[in-house]
Parts: sequence; C-alpha cells; structure tokens
Amino acid sequence: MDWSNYDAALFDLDGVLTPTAEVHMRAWAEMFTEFLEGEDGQAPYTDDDYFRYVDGKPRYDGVRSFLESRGIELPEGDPSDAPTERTVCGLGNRKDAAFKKVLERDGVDPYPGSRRLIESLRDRGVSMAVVSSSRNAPDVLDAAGIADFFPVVVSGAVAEDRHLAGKPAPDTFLFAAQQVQSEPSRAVVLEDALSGVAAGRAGRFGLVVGVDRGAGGEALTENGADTVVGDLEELL
Ligand SMILES: O=P(O)(O)OC[C@H]1O[C@@H](O)[C@H](O)[C@@H](O)[C@@H]1O
Repeated sequence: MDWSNYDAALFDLDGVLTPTAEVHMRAWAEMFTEFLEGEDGQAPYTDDDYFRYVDGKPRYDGVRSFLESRGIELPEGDPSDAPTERTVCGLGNRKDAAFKKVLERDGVDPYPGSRRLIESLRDRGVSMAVVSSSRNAPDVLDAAGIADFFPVVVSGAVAEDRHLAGKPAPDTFLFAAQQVQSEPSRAVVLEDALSGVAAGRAGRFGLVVGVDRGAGGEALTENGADTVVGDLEELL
C-alpha cells in the first residue's frame, strides 16, 4: 500500500493490534449465555449476535443493543453496580470481570503483522493513534508492550470524559485525528468491527481498512470498508 497519501493511521485495538477481540467475544458469550438461560423463550446467544449488536461498541451500548434485539428491557442501573445486578450496567460489569480475569491470567501479544506495520509506520513518520471503545485499552496496550507507539489513545474512558459519542458515530476517530493534527481525508482508519468501519465511513476518512477477523469481508464492505485485509502485514 502507498502510505505517501496519508499522514496518520488511526487503529482500533481489539482484533486489529491485539487478539483481544476474541477474549472480549468469549467473555460476552459466557455472560449472555448464562443470562439467557434464566429468560423464558429466548434462543441461545450466538457469535452472530456479537458481530451484529455488540462488537466494537462501548460496554453498556453493547448490552443495550443486544437486549433490544431480543425485546428484553432491563433498568439501566449505574456503572458502580455489582456484577450480580440485573441491570444493563450490572451485566456489562459481569462481562468485564470475565475479561479482566483472562487478561491477567494469559497476558497478550500483538499480532506479528500488526507489530511489523506499526514499526514501519513509525520509521516513516506516519502519526499513529489508538481509537478503542474499550476502557481496558491502556492496560491491553501495556500488557502487549506496544503503548510507546501511540502518543494518543482515545479509550472508552477518554470518550466518556469528553462526551464523545461511541462507534458507530465517528466522533472518537475525528477527535483522534485532531489530536495528531491530521485532516480526516489524510488519515487511514483500521477496524475489524462493523460499528468501527461504519464510524470510519461516517467521518469521511481518507481510507477505511476493514480487517476481517470474523465479521466477514462482505459485511465490512457494506458497512463502510474501502478495502478488506486478513492481516495488517498486507499493508506494509
Ligand atoms: O468493556 P470494555 O473493555 O470497555 O470494552 C468495550 C468494547 O471494546 C471493544 O474494543 C471490543 O471490540 C468490544 O467487544 C468491547 O465490548
């Protein structure tokens, strides 16, 4: 790929730089499967539910969006809710406890192809930022040993502090572009989630790269990817 047309690369984290999308996915499945077992007349939770309603969105938006798809209404609760509470926040926190447990136990390495791409972009002087819906983004970057590549990290916590709407809204990516002093038209968005490529399209970025880690090339293209790759190595 010819990077000379671009000044900045805005990376999603989970599933783009590190294989943590799978950890999130498994933690959501564990939580929602158990939750649905206690609900009458509900079909089991599937991977398709994850890709359509949960993937890439801020924690409680993911819970809300899935429950709405099943016609289930729960009180919102509060982010301080215990993981045992039957609320949107309680369910989100239950999933978060499962995610943190796996991250602490297993650690995480970046995808080798992703590491090679960020090394090469750093050498070329392309500005880089991470734009992740996850509040765990700084911990994941540290655990993977790649935090130093990214002077700008727009995590779920930053988005909340700055009142930025989450993906699929483009706000977090636009904020990151501003922070690295790049015009959106000169910035590349790299995303594995349908909500993420949709955010890239909505922000009119120079290029939206879909990384297919399970969402499917066709679905990524339909939702906003200009091009789809299987691994970031293909963008060297
Ligand atoms: O609950 P967290 O760690 O703040 O993360 C929210 C979301 O962050 C995204 O990066 C993941 O793709 C989602 O699966 C996850 O649900």
